[in-house]
Amino acid sequence: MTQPEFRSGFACFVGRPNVGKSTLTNALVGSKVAITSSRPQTTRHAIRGIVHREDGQLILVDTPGLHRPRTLLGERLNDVVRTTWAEVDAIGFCVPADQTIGPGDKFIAGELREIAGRTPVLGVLTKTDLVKPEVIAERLLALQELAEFAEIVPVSAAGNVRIDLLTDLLLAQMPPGPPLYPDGDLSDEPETTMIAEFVREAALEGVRDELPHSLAVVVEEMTPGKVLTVRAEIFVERDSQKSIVIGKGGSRLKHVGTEARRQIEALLGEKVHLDLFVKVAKDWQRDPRQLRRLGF
Ligand SMILES: Nc1nc2c(ncn2[C@@H]2O[C@H](COP(=O)(O)OP(=O)(O)OP(=O)(O)O)[C@@H](O)[C@H]2O)c(=O)[nH]1
Repeated sequence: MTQPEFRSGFACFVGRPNVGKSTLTNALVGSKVAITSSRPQTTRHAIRGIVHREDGQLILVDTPGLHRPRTLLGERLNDVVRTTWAEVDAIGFCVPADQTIGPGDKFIAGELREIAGRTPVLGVLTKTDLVKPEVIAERLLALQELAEFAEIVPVSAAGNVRIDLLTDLLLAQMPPGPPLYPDGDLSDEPETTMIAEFVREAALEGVRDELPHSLAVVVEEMTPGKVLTVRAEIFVERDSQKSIVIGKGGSRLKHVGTEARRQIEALLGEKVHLDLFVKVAKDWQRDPRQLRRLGF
């Protein structure tokens, strides 16, 4: 028997905010690399998760949600999405099983149609654990109507249902070739970017009345010592947002620090002292200089 040819390449998941793209990436990779949150549009960096298998390597690029741009940051995010689409070998278009297909899905499907000739698109029905089998069947039919998909697959990241099948189907679309990354790499994001994302995720948790886009985090310094000291700055746009992040008597910021530190320690495998500072950078989303400084 001949060995199946080794395949390697890039794939990304696209879909409306909150449809479960980050969770799916984590499920495929089997480790927490992308940032999940119950709030929409929290994934800003193209964080890659890498699936290593005997028969191939799949590099997952996690894109931010495509949306109608209202600010300069919004436009840049959409550019990032389109650039990513042009660079991958396959795209997983995600729609959630617990919702009917809506205008948002149709908008993205329309955008995808333009590249569908060159890049295969898989239809992925997510969160199937939330609905009955007959609803899954109904949604699959509706999804089929939406575009020309190379494959359609219903999955549940939460229930680990058909995650392996999805990996198989994505791998099948990859070109034959050797591994692109050394074995064991989960993400090629620099550690500081992941640390900044952990802080950002913790700082966003439970903040109801503010947009996630108003918050950015920069890791200023990492000083080795008896324990590693990490100094990070949380940027907000207005004084009112600063008080929200800090909380009464600093209580909220303290909680944010504890949460983020736990994740950073898990990532680095060592004890960490985390110093957080909250700063106001007025209207940073609209200012190209500030955007560059904050890593956009
Ligand atoms: N029940 C269930 N919930 C899920 C599943 N996958 C994701 N979720 C939940 O759906 C919400 C959104 O998931 P994310 O993975 O952050 O969604 P996303 O599409 O990456 O969102 P953005 O980064 O905002 O574009 C989170 O609260 C997840 O816990 C699933 O398979 N089953």
